[in-house]
Amino acid sequence: MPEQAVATAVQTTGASRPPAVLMQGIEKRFGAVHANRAVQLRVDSGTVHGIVGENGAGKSTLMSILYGFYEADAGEISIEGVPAKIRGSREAIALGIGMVHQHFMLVDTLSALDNVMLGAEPSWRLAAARAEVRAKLEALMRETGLQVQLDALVHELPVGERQRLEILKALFRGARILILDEPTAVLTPQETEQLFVTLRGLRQRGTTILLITHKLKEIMALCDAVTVMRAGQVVLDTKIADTSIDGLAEAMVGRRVNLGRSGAAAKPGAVLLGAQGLGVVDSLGVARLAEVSLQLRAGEIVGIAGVSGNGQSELLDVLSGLIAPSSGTLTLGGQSFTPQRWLNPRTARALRLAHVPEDRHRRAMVLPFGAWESAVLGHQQQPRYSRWFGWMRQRAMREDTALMMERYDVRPRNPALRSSKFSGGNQQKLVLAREAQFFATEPQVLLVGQPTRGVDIGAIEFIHGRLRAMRDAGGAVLVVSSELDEVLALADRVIVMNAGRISGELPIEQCSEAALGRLMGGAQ
Ligand SMILES: Nc1ncnc2c1ncn2[C@@H]1O[C@H](COP(=O)(O)OP(=O)(O)OP(=O)(O)O)[C@@H](O)[C@H]1O
Repeated sequence: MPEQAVATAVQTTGASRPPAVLMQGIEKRFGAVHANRAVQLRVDSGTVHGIVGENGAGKSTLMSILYGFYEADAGEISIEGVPAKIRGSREAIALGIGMVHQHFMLVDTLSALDNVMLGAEPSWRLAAARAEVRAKLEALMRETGLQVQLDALVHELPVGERQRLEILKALFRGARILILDEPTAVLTPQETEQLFVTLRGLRQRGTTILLITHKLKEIMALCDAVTVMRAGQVVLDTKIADTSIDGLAEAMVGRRVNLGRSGAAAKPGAVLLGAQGLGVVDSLGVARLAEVSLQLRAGEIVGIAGVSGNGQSELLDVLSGLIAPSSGTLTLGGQSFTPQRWLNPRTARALRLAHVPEDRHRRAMVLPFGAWESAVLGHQQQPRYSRWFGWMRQRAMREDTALMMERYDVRPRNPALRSSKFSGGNQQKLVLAREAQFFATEPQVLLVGQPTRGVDIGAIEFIHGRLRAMRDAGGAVLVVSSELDEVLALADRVIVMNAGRISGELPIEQCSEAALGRLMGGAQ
């Protein structure tokens, strides 16, 4: 019987199908870093399989090997029961494997349709194939519910729609096995819900899904089985029914983790930052921020809750001096600022305001730089680092970076490694270490956007502890987070934003998910 017929016979008789993915004895080293050690992964066909682990545990490396982006140093892979050598993404695609990366691989200036066609068709066929591809995509959209405006340019699409396009593209190329790397990190709660509906639908159609995420709630809600990695190895492989959030957390970190509230209540003191009537109008004349007034006091953490895109990013940009508002005033360190003469990041630093931006790749570090350069970014003018005529004291920078890495448990502890080579969570720890180290000299104001996006739960516990310590040392901390759980765990009072305005403010004792949810939806 031909192979195809055997496979069909096995499926229709319901006999056990070979696993969609079987990886055995996978080894991968990057210099001194042993990123994957004797990894074994078995993913049953037509299931959603979670992969979790601390930052740097080796999850992305393993998936990159499966997608042919890296070659394993040793080990075997079989796809749907057939041994495979996957030497590049083309071979992966030919085997029915698709991957949606954390940072999308789309061309912003092309339409959604052209992005799907790119690389999939020989160029001479482009014009002729257009109508055919469009028809196929429309059918696929109807079948899967993955709605995308095919003629819109990618940069015009909201993040959730770009992600749908990536999934659609993978399915169009015949993916039966879909790898999703932290798909919900950039999504709003509504988009996340919608994605889950889609993924459940795909599973129903027989697609196998591999899901990397730090959100254990999502693993419990969506997956059939989960593999936990630690330090390059698999430490737990279990059906979802046989585990719990606490069980997974403990397997990941090797100890119990507490992500709830802890420590004493805040004792707010003097106002360290005051903003009055802030407004931002974008280049199209749309008001992004309107009449926002707030005060940050010494010794408190203020949380900003809201669905992403409701003015939180603009608020952080204005308060940190990255952009000037169209209206409003700001008082900081005894100085007043107006739109005509607004704060700039350099003055902000001189007035002891530290800022951990939301978008760490674009704003917080320079990816091709060594970690030691990213770790002093913005502070390179300090006498400790600069000599005459702009010469840098590299030794001091490297030594300080090593200390920051030690204190914030940044792995690997290598100041010379390029910033881009660190896993996402470790990049975040490095940025926070930089801002905190500078902050520790004289606590004032710390603005943090999405403090733990892409960060593992052990590190979340650690980062939350550091933010509380800064508050207890007399700092005023503003935390903007799209994770309600995070706001509830950290804040002493919560300001809710909707459509660029403050829709309400509650002390933490009065915050329930329902009350915040109402304000996030715009109720006053
Ligand atoms: N191209 C590379 N060169 C050098 N080291 C690398 C490279 N890619 C990954 N690493 C290292 O390999 C280890 C595993 O990284 P990997 O990205 O697989 O972790 P991860 O579990 O996906 O982490 P995160 O949850 O933070 O994304 C880390 O120590 C990382 O710094």
